[in-house]
Amino acid sequence: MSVQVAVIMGSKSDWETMKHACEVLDELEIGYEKKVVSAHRTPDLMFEYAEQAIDRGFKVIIAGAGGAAHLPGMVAAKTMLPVIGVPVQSKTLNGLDSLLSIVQMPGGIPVATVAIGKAGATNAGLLAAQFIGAFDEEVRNRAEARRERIKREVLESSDEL
Ligand SMILES: Nc1c(C(=O)O)ncn1[C@@H]1O[C@H](COP(=O)(O)O)[C@@H](O)[C@H]1O
Repeated sequence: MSVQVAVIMGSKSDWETMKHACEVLDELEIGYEKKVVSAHRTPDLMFEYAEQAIDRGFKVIIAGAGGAAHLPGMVAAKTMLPVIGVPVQSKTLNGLDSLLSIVQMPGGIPVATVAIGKAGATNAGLLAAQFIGAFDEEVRNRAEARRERIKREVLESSDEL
């Protein structure tokens, strides 16, 4: 399976959130690499990683960070790949800081920002699958089947009331 998605995060402590993006990629059989990369703590690595991402064959980058969450925006500034930003829930401000740091990009350098925390990470995995699915029918079909499964579960949930 070729590695198509880079899942990066500012700290190992973000893994509890970011693993939900990886679970979706596993489920949809999309190859990915996961790595801790920090704009603040490892700035040279971050630049190098973003600069080499296209040549390494990635199609999408999912970047999660909390607090002063500069990683997604800085990576987006250094690559033409689409970047999906996941705001990790911070302890002090519940992730509002992360969300605003990621979503309020200046015009010209977009980051596709999802919701705070686990649900956002899951959606980041799905959004990455949909980007790839635009050019890969098998991935698109698997993503569609997942959506159908969720629809069935919701419809059946009425029976449990
Ligand atoms: N926001 C960033 C960046 C960055 O944006 O590059 N690097 C680390 N961090 C964040 O600091 C928080 C606390 O990190 P520690 O748990 O390691 O102290 C994490 O949520 C991480 O994403």
